[in-house]
Amino acid sequence: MRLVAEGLSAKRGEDLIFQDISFEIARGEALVVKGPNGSGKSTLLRVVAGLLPAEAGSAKLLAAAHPVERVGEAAHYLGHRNAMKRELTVAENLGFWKSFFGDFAGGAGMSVTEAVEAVGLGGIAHLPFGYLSAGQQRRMAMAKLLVSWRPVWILDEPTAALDAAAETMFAGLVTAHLARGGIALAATHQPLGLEGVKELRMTGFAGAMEDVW
Ligand SMILES: Nc1ncnc2c1ncn2[C@@H]1O[C@H](COP(=O)(O)OP(=O)(O)OP(=O)(O)O)[C@@H](O)[C@H]1O
Repeated sequence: MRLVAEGLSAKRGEDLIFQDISFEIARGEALVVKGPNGSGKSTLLRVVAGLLPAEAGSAKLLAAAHPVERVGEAAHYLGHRNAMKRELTVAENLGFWKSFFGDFAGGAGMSVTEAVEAVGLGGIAHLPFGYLSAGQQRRMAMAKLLVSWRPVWILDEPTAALDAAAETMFAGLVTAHLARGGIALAATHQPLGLEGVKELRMTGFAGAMEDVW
């Protein structure tokens, strides 16, 4: 299985944010997207996830047994927001996502109990999500990645505002995901603590425009 992006370009409004970006991530590999604020990291991730249209190019998951045209069908997208209802308990939120996503072919997600334990918060799944601290809420958003199996994890600043222990915990989750044959595409300013990852450096609006003018 490989995630292959070819010649991707994207606009926000009338502005070309990046152009002609190509990369390939094999199973068991992670690609970390780096670059200054506004250079288009989030835009690139949203295009790959299928949440924004590409101006040109394509992103596909090439899998021998299950070819997937739309990467989003095989991906978890963890954006800046946690995508949890504050009024529902943690268990209700995660239970909803588990049944909504289901498992992609070739794997099985954890139970809600296992997932909250994996993010170090066993015992508070009965609380409304809104009662949790900001860091606990982010950890529970990470548990969402675990309750259903999706081979591709698309992660936008996953560890922003987390303490060092949570960063280490998350590095462990990503490492385990890669060891299961998963793929990770992450935009981050902070080191994710992963060994031997590939990097893609975005040069930003000016860099993209240089080629155009
Ligand atoms: N809805 C929008 N309409 C127009 N321009 C937008 C829109 N959303 C983002 N942009 C612009 O697109 C550019 C890229 O933004 P993006 O969020 O992808 O950058 P980023 O590299 O993820 O930044 P950061 O490191 O600050 O999170 C920025 O110049 C931003 O102002």
